[in-house]
Amino acid sequence: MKSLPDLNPDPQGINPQYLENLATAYWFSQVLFTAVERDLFSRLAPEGKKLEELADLLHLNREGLQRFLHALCVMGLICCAEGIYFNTKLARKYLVRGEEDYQGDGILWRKDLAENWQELGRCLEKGTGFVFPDQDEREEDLNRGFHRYCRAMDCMIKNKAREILPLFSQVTLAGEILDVGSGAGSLSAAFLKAFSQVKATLVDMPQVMDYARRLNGEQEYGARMTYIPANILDPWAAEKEHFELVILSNIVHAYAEAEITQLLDKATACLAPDGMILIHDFFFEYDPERSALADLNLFINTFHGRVYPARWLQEQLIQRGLTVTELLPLNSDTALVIGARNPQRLEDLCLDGREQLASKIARMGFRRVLPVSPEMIHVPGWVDLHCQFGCSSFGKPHCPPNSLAPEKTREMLKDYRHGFILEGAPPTRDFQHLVLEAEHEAFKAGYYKAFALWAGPCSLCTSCTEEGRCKNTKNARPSMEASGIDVFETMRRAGIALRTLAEGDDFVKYFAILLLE
Ligand SMILES: C[S@@+](CC[C@H](N)C(=O)[O-])C[C@H]1O[C@@H](n2cnc3c(N)ncnc32)[C@H](O)[C@@H]1O
Repeated sequence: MKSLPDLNPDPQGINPQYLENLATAYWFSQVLFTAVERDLFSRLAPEGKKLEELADLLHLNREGLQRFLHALCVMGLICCAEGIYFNTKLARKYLVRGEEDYQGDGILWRKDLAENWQELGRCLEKGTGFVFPDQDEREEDLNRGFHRYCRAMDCMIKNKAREILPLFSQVTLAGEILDVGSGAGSLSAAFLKAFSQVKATLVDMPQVMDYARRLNGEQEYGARMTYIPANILDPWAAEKEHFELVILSNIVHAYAEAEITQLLDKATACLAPDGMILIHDFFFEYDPERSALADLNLFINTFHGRVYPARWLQEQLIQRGLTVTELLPLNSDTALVIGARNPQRLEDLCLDGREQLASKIARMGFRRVLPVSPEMIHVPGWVDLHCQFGCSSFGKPHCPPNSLAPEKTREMLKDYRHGFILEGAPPTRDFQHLVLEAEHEAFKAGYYKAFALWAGPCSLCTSCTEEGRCKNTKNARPSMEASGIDVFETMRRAGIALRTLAEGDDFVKYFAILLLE
């Protein structure tokens, strides 16, 4: 599958192209919205279509359609062979109506919200979003709107459920689930399919519950679902101290702090002594760009909704007597926090230790923590030449020839299978201290081979010893460049675009590699 170009091709740079890309990002959405709205991908399934056939089917102008199809080709959604247009694998799986993983409803929901985004300036003036459903809307239209909303939510959560369920693969669940603000209930449905003894109670607005009943009623697991049509901000009809799993998925972001704290009181009161609470949402600590924009989306489109820091939520659960996991990022843009009264319950969760460590290290103050495979670290033959010829630090205690020779670096990398790239900012010394803390954290988490290589010459001490021997060998670490690593190429392989600095005052980012195991 092709991927779209990074919006910022040059994250280090002061670059008008980045601004142009931001200004035209809606081009991409608009192409996708139009193709989904016209159901183009369903028309191309299964065997593809010629331009003329497609133009007739969709009642579109041929020349315009040809240009539109060309855009869809470069976006990696369709391809063309011998005059026939086909869906790519991505489009076949997610954009053909009727397919199990169809995402079209979710995409069209985004399109509906895009109209409200036009009002961002006015929302900022007022300090609140104000684009809300028309109070005079007819019941029938309101219901239709609700169903569209339910289908859209459902599209998205079905994929998330696939990422969430594996965490529970070693957990024994046999009790009841309470799904608060459940939507159509697809996350609960995934649990019911995986755990044949489990029952679920869904709580949501009456119209949503009607939809959920119809959707789940005929399914094998449907008989194990109970529905409570209610306003979740009012007192709950759900039994106290009863539920083995309470789910709050994409609901925390819908309300203000005061409402959330009340919801958490009620949710935790429903937990059985051995129960767990699962909170799934956007969090600022994970995927900062998506979270910041999701937060703005909530500002525009809800009364009081917002994205919360995971730390705040974890503290709320701890205050209610629960033990909590680290933030557990999914592979997509959201993450989980799971809490339990009995800490042993959390031990059965299949948590990836490295992901947990990454989020802990990110919270120390790094801008980004990315997994890197040591095989991607490029150690060519030329890098140390740049130290020997052209650098005033040559000969210092932790620079060539007193640092790791490229051969030693290559040999050492063979002993590791996993690592992180740490991205931070100057000043150098602070960054290097932070890298040392990260290495220490990794060691404490059981990665006894943890070893960091940082950016630039060692800057821990105010000046290096005169005799040319380091007095701070406990803390000094080699720099990537001094060890023969081609930092530009290594970062490129990890998906980070770097460029050389054109001006002395250019914005600088620092990188380090933390090898783990
Ligand atoms: C963003 S959706 C999330 C649905 C589902 N949990 C998921 O993760 O896909 C939020 C759900 O909460 C429900 N909801 C929000 N506020 C509510 C309230 N005060 N009472 C009942 N349901 C509410 C909405 O109807 C909607 O179904």
